[in-house]
Amino acid sequence: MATPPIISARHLRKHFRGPGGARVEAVRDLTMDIAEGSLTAFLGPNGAGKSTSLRLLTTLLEPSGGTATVCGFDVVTQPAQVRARLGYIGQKNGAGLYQRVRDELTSQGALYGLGRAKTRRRVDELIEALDLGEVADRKTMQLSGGQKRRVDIALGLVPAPRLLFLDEPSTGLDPQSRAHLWEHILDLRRRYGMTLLLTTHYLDEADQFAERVMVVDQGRIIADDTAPRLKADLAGDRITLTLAGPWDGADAVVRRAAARAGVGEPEIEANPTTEGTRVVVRLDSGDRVLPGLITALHAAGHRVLAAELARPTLDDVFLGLTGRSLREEGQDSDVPTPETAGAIR
Ligand SMILES: Nc1ncnc2c1ncn2[C@@H]1O[C@H](COP(=O)(O)OP(=O)(O)OP(=O)(O)O)[C@@H](O)[C@H]1O
Repeated sequence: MATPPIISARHLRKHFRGPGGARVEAVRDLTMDIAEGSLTAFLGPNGAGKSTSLRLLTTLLEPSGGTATVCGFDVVTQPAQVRARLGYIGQKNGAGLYQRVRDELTSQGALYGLGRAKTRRRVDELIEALDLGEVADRKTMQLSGGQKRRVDIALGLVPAPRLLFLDEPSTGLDPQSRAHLWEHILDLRRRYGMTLLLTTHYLDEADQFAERVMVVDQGRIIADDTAPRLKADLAGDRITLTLAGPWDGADAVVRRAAARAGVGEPEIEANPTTEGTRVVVRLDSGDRVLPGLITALHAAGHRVLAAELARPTLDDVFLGLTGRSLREEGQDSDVPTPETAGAIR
């Protein structure tokens, strides 16, 4: 028999009263099943409803409607059972300012009633796993942003939860600390086989690390799949060509080249420029089409000055779904630009 999902939500909703009493639909219809052991990312712009979704599933907020079970328990009627089985690391640094890291972790063990010997073992293990040895006797107020975030994660892991919720674990960290934190998150997952559900607005994180990406916008999940499938199904590749002369009915050449490569119907947009023509072709498997396309264009008398193949990013997926770019919505500037390949000059 298949293992039941560790999280199961049906039509979960949450509204708030916003400024002036206006109704804010933070989560509109959250329906999903999350498999045990998976790593899922909620990706979306600020205010999309990611944190609220996590807070509903962790019983920190009561839903306005719908149902959800976490580890087999109902979030509304059995919140204590749910909480006992999960770790939650919120956006704000939860570590106390004046306690030493080791004491902070030990207090957490006492809070969960682990017992002294078990707490000591667990704290030592987490200090080692999260590379906190050097700062274990320092007060959390003296730590860097990345170190504090690792203490937060250690705190969430003291009770050895089966399921860990991380709300924007790496926001505000510099790229090096982000990379370091991710190494730890992935290592913890390997060690403990935990299920991870996290929110992020870093496109690259969702793309690289999550097995399943749920794109959230305005309180709804608007796409839900692996990153490669989202990109292949919802965005596709883009070939940009610069031609010396006019386009003059070369659409047929492009369509034939795509058909020869066994690729579906391309979308073609040609615009005259001062140099000649700039053509954007949207299609699947552009890498298989591009070489034959250039040969075919030359054979038809067109001079190709430049050709570039861009593979889609999750931003292209979001753009395709909403008409807006995640990057334009106050995203950080360190998200990578679209990966380009096969440029011929
Ligand atoms: N306690 C609250 N009272 C009123 N409105 C709220 C409350 N919490 C969240 N909201 C609103 O609900 C919507 C969703 O917020 P939420 O924090 O879930 O988004 P998010 O996707 O996590 O955003 P961010 O990436 O900025 O954390 C926003 O419009 C937000 O202003």
